[in-house]
Amino acid sequence: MPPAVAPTAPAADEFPVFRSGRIGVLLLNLGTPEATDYWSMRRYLKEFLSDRRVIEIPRLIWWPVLNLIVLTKRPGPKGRDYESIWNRERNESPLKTITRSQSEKLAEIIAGGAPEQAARITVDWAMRYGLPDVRSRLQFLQDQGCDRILLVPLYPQYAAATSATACDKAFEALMTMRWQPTIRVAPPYSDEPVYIDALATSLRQALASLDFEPEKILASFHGVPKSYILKGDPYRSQCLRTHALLCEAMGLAPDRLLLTFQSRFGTEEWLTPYTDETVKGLAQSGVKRLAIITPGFSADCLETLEEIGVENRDIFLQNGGERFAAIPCLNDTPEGMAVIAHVVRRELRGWIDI
Ligand SMILES: C=CC1=C(C)c2cc3[nH]c(cc4nc(cc5[nH]c(cc1n2)c(C)c5CCC(=O)O)C(CCC(=O)O)=C4C)c(C)c3C=C
Ligand SMILES: [Fe+2]
Ligand SMILES: [Fe+2]
Repeated sequence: MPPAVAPTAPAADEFPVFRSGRIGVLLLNLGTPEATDYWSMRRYLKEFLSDRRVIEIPRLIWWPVLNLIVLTKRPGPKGRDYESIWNRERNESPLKTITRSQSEKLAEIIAGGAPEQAARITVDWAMRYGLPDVRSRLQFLQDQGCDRILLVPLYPQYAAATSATACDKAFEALMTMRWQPTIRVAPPYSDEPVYIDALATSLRQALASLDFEPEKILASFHGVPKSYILKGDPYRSQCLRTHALLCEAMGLAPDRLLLTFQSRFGTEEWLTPYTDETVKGLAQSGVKRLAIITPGFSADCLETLEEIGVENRDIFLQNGGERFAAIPCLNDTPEGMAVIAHVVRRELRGWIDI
């Protein structure tokens, strides 16, 4: 035990001994099913799509649609999509594998930079939906003696449907704790120079490794319903900012590096331009070589590996396109880890300098 971690009361009386003096860093990502079979998929989708931050339709209307239509029809095909990207070695989805690795590498970076301070820090990770769940990881951190915890939603752009709901889940757990740890939340980092540099480096490296030069590049962000933005969500403007800064860093015009939104769900209008329609339109208008980067995802997942890497590739090739590349997310690469470590170091300041 490092010296700063001391029991708060002597052990020799009737009162319990609590550990304190440590600092926790909890990386938060979206979540993922435990397996690809119908019931695992259904359980995951039910938790996800019952979240009022994700689906804002009044419950009286949404409940029957979710239970009678979505949860009967969607688990099968989506399970097959997950099956096509599944990490068989670990029997889990790529999002889980990558988030765990980000957490382990962050702990190594902290330990390498300032070993003495690092001895007081515990890094962990949790998923908003599914496992490992936020409540149990917060409890774990507290049991370790963490009385200060930094929550790090791994979303470069803030959306209520992602960042806020991850924090809601943490605060829900804190509501039941007698001794609440002190909490900080890392802000979104859509215009953080380290993040823009990391994207530009990763894009440059990916382009250099291709055996073709894309005529167009899409920066595809996950979409949200347009109405969420009209109600005050800053997500769209943060995506626009990331895109503009990336164009600038790459020296590419916004009609060469285009901004699009993917993963539409349901019948409502979502943010436009839609990725799939843009991909189709470009191919039909004679574009032969296309690359897509997904700057809004900190880790590769169903939406990047399958929706971009398979579905949108097929759309492009079926409509006259010839060469297609899906560029990996920052993931646990040195560039990706530099972003996470930078945000964590900055947000820990005043608690501990690392
Ligand atoms: C239906 C509403 C949804 C909103 C709003 C939404 C916003 C949103 N999502 C992400 C990131 C991810 N979403 C992922 C999967 C996924 N998303 C939705 C629905 C909404 N997302 C569903 C139903 C699913 C599951 C798959 C499916 O059934 O289509 C993932 C991938 C998870 C994985 O395991 O790989 C990510 C990541 C963002 C960033 C966002 C708003 C900004
Ligand atoms: Fe999503
Ligand atoms: Fe999707």
